[in-house]
Amino acid sequence: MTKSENIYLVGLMGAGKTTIGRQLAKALAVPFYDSDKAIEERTGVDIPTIFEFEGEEGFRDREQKMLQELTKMQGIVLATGGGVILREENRNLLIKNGFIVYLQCSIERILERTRRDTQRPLLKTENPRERIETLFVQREPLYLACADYKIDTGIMQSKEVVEHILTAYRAINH
Ligand SMILES: Nc1ncnc2c1ncn2[C@@H]1O[C@H](COP(=O)(O)OP(=O)(O)OP(=O)(O)O)[C@@H](O)[C@H]1O
Ligand SMILES: O=C(O)C1=C[C@@H](O)[C@@H](O)[C@H](O)C1
Ligand SMILES: [Mg+2]
Repeated sequence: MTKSENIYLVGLMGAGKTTIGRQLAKALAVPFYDSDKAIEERTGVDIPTIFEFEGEEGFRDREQKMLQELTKMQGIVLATGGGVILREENRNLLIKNGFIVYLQCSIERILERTRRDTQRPLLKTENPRERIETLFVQREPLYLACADYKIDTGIMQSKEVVEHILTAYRAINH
């Protein structure tokens, strides 16, 4: 990876952005950033707490500010938050500054992977399946509109996903 290039991972909760991002950065020997983690470090509280006190819009404002900072960096792998593509300015920042990989994943798999998790406030609902279906319908067109490359993470081990992304990334960068 040259200094002016970045890889940005987008996709729904549980699609594997954090897991795959970490492995991808290691393979490329570049720094890895996770937008959710950066927001937690900045505020000193976890994401559910931000949602509790500031609501989703408060969290989105913090997320947008963090993305403005992170997209100024060069030569990084970034795992974005699942909802980062909801704001147009965020989408434009991502498109302008990096190679965007959409980690696609079936609703079934997402439910399996997030079942025991307490860190995803949007899934704290009576019917998580319905919530994920709604998010999927709302967001899939936005992820696709941004993506330079998409890959299904529900049917492969993360190591294999990383290899595919590296191949696609190298093909466009020669
Ligand atoms: N390709 C894969 N195969 C099997 N399990 C996976 C794969 N990718 C991720 N997982 C598992 O799924 C869970 C969710 O993954 P991860 O936290 O990376 O998702 P995320 O996209 O970062 O979610 P969020 O948007 O909520 O931060 C983890 O337990 C992880 O180990
Ligand atoms: O899909 C979403 O809207 C979210 C996903 C997570 O990465 C966090 O950014 C937060 O829980 C919201
Ligand atoms: Mg994550």
